[in-house]
Amino acid sequence: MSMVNNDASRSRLRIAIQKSGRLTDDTEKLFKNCGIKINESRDHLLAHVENLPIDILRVRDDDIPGLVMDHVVDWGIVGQNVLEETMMQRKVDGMPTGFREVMKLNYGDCRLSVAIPQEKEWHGLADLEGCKIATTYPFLLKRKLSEQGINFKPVLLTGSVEVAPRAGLADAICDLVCTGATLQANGLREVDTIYESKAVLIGRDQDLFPEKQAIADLIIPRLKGVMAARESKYIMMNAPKAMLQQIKAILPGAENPSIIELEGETDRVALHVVSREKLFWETMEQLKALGASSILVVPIEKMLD
Ligand SMILES: Nc1ncnc2c1ncn2[C@@H]1O[C@H](COP(=O)(O)OP(=O)(O)OP(=O)(O)O)[C@@H](O)[C@H]1O
Ligand SMILES: O=P(O)(O)OC[C@H]1O[C@H](OP(=O)(O)OP(=O)(O)O)[C@H](O)[C@@H]1O
Ligand SMILES: [Mg+2]
Repeated sequence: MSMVNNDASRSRLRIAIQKSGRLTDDTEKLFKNCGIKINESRDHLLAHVENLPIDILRVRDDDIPGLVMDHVVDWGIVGQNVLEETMMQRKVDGMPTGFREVMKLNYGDCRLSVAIPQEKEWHGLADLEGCKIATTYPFLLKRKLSEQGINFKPVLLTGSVEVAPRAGLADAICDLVCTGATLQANGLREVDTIYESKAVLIGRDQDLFPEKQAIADLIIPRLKGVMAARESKYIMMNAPKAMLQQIKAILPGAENPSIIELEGETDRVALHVVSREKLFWETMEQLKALGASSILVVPIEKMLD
């Protein structure tokens, strides 16, 4: 399927995002920080970005890989788990599976794991031989278990997979886990992880029209800048000059700190540094022990290297 060739399809970058779910808030926040203003509410399934030639299509996450692979949209944001599963399904169905990975995103982290009832014994994946396993991801599960020569019977559920063992539908499940709270609430325990996933920005496997490429070229550095900023902190402190080497040695990312004179002080300076790593309380306490004072750790909103 290809999009009707009208002006908008040539000049406005069309991006599919999850309408409502685990990826939605982070995606909308990322776009907002990139200066992509989506004013319409989530009820607008096709939202025009006011300040940039971008259209946002709000859909079920399962549909996003197909929309990109069928060239209905230019970009899509989806979990790698859904992307891989859909790709395997589409290969079986003889449908196109081409796409380009534009960039990995720093949210939507989760893992696809096998879980069994708390009280059941577990010796390894071989225990699953001949079992009924409830899952939304039969292809990913089959890929993993086939590698080990294990046969199983998939029970397909698109949600509430965790209820399957108690409902007598399956012996085990294979579902997404983040904190493990859902498993625990349903009397299950995680016994093996078969796939680790993050959100990813994918694009169609064709060159974009030049107008759209220009928008992509503008947005990509912004996306990278916002993600880099999210991981980074601006650290400021006053410190004794005599201790600067020791302070730099324990400060994450302190290769080139700015050292600023403090008015009226001869043996103390201000030190400012951007750190791409976390600054733990323990390090702050060590800095204080080395004579640092007024230690401030400030979030960074945007970064452009
Ligand atoms: N607990 C979680 N924490 C973080 N990311 C998660 C979590 N669960 C799922 N994800 C990621 O977010 C994606 C969307 O999850 P969600 O549960 O919203 O999907 P869904 O119920 O299939 O939504 P939809 O209605 O769009 O089909 C998953 O495919 C996965 O990549
Ligand atoms: O390990 P946890 O932190 O508990 O997260 C895992 C749960 O999150 C996801 O479902 P979600 O809550 O998004 O609901 P859904 O089943 O409607 O997709 C996933 O399918 C698990 O059920
Ligand atoms: Mg879904």
